[in-house]
Amino acid sequence: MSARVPFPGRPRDPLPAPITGTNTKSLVGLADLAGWKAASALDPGLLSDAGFFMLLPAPLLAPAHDALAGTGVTVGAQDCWWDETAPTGEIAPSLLGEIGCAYAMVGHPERRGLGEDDGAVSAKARACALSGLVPVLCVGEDRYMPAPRAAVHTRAQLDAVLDVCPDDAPLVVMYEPAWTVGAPEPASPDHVGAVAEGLADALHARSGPGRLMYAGAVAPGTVGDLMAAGPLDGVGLGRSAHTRDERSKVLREVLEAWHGKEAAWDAP
Ligand SMILES: O=C[C@H](O)COP(=O)(O)O
Repeated sequence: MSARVPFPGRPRDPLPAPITGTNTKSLVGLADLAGWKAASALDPGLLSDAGFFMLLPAPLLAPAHDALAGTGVTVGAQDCWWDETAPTGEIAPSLLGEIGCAYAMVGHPERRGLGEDDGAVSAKARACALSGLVPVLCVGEDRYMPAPRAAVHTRAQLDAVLDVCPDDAPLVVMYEPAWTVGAPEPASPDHVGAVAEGLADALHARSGPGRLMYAGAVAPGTVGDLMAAGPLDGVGLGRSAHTRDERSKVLREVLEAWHGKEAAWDAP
């Protein structure tokens, strides 16, 4: 694992550590938000301690601020347009900021699968940063490849963004290989660790705060090995976010792993 000073306490660092979140696609509806709020009350402080964000579809973004108030959830968008002249049906980052979004995801594997290339993803990340949103930049190989090749592939995706994003802007990078989304198991810890090292080197060479996450088939029992394998600050949840039991288990595993990392950093 790379030795580095964790970010909490560093001035001007607005990002939580650890950090976790979920991309709900359209699987969470307006009526479900009350259930999320009720469930959060059964685990006081857990969502905020885990730095949990929900990336919601556009129609839910404004109501979610009221519906999720007090839960510790930070709300973000699943996508945005790449500048302020968003064409009909697309959403400008500044509008997302105006309604209280903190994050906007860019480059999700499903959007890359629809034809979004590194140029479009980079422009979206830059537009977010210029509007004060934190980009959640997804990088990852679209099909299985050995870890050394995956590391080169994902590093090129990240470098394309770093070339155009303000160096001091907060940035969250989500390593999410497309072949693990919806799969029975995540990528192996060795694979994730090898890829994460190269991403973390670039992310933490910037002047701005950064966080590195892994997503793809994260479930209870998988987190400790993933977090131990590389310089991850947290994980993204898909299916495992949708029941309180699984969500709580994953978040507790993240907190345990994170506290283990902090203890290692603090050791003489
Ligand atoms: O966007 C998709 C999720 O991040 C990954 O979903 P999953 O954990 O169910 O594989």
